Amino acid sequence: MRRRISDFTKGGGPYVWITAYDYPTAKLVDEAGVDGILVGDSLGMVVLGLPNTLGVTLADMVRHTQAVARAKPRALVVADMPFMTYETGRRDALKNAAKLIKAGADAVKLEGGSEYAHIVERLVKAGIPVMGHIGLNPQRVLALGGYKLIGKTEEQRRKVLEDAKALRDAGAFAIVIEFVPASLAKEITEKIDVPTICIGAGPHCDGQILVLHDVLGLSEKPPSFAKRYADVAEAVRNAVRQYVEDVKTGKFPSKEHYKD
Ligand SMILES: Nc1nc(=O)c2c([nH]1)NC[C@@H]1CN(c3ccc(C(=O)N[C@@H](CCC(=O)O)C(=O)O)cc3)CN21
Ligand SMILES: CC(C)C(=O)C(=O)O
Ligand SMILES: [Mg+2]
Repeated sequence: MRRRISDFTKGGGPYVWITAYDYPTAKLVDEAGVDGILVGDSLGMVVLGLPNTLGVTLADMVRHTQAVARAKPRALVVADMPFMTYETGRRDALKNAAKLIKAGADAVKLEGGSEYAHIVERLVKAGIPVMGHIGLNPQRVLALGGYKLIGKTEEQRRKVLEDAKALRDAGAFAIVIEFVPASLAKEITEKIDVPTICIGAGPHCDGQILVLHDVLGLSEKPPSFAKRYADVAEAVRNAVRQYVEDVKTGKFPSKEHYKD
């Protein structure tokens, strides 16, 4: 049975989320049993080689969301709204979120808390499920001066908790909490009746999410909070090295690989 928004309930976790950006990896992560697949704008960095996520376009997100949706995963598919596709107002947000839904996403995710709660509320009213994203917001990297832990000061902690409340009131079905102290993620998870999906925010959450390329060992510089479960980079190098050697030495193609 395909996952639905209503399957993500408070206390029903822990939910396991991972990113995927294309058809084959969406199939693989789904077969492995994840609950949710995020077509993240991190694709700009781990797939397109951009320096940050700011250059990701709505067309990029539509293309990759279509590819993931074609895998027909049982996991829920959420697509990130790229930088400046929702900040400009409710109309733009509606129009752009609709494109991601038409591309096959079950829901959209957008970065930001209380300042964009009115956008979340409008999308939810229009029937578009929304996942929130608070704590570290990578689309704010220029203003933040780097991907730094959020919530070191009492004022920052209060703001992140306020953001979570605003998103809950706006109707978000789940909230990603990124790179905050575990104690803060725990406090939000206990106080807010919406499932929290954490990345770099400790174990006291309703779920976890990681970037696929960090899990597979395909990222150039993974965050310290990611865990590598395989060295696919080395597997690729070894396989292609072998292919190069086989062609150079006349071992490939051998007769099972061609017709006379
Ligand atoms: N490969 C990858 N994994 C991610 O989790 C990820 C992306 N890319 N791109 C989009 C955002 C950016 N994220 C990031 C990226 C880097 C750090 C990082 O290097 N943090 C340092 C601390 C930096 C500091 O305090 O100045 C760390 O040690 O984790 C954190 C989050 C999370 N997201
Ligand atoms: C890191 C996750 C939460 C994300 O937003 C992304 O992959 O773009
Ligand atoms: Mg993102």
